[in-house]
Amino acid sequence: MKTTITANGIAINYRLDGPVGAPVVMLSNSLMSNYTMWDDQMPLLAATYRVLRYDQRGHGGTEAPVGSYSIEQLTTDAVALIEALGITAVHFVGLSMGGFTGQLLAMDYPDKVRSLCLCDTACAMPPSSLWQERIDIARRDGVAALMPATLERWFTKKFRESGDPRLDKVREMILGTEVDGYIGCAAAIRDMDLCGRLAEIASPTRVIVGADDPACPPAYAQTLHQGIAGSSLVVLPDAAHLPNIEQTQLFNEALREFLAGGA
Ligand SMILES: O=C(O)CC1=CCC(=O)O1
Repeated sequence: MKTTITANGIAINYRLDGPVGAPVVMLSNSLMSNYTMWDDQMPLLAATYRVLRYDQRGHGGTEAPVGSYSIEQLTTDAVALIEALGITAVHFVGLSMGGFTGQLLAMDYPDKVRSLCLCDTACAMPPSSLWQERIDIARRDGVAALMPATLERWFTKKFRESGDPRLDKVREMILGTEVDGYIGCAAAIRDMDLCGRLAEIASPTRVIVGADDPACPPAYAQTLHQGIAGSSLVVLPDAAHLPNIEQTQLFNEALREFLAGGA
């Protein structure tokens, strides 16, 4: 289903589920995915919350302008979407790139953030040369060339070899990412460093990470946890970069408990 709204100068693809009038939980996707990456969280969340899912700039059904994007742009996209839908403030849940957006949202637009859940993310992802290499590969060979290494970062070997049917959907998501969208977002990640500003985050915050995440490892989550006053940290066993898919029950429980905490 494609529902778009023009905000921040681009068409943003989004979906609303759950009871009208309930507190809004906004879910923000990672690089090379789209809002369906949250499908396993929907039965839990939509029973209690109004859930706003959207595709970040360059991903899924959202427009993919040519050129480098910035983390500021990804953040003002989220702000513009919230405002265009007439929402006052959200419980923001972002995974990886979604977590970068969430951090800057909480820093620059604190009134829009009731709480913040940062999943498998970081305040910076050096070295910038790594992102430039990936950009060059995508430009030359397309996003398919990035798929094998991406799957290795996203899931443990055990899960990759499990034959879980959700892996096919994940492959489709990766292949469905427009090259311009990948390049634009990878440039935003290459150029991002929010580490010096973590103390500005005042929203109630939970940090979640897969114990075996090689992309945003637990050490990065520790940096977030230590830098954000009052935050809590949950490390999920037997999961890599996408624990919301690989360890759905544990991830959902960590999220449910946090959201129910009255944040
Ligand atoms: O795909 C990866 O390797 C890791 C990643 C960085 C930003 C993001 O969203 O995923």
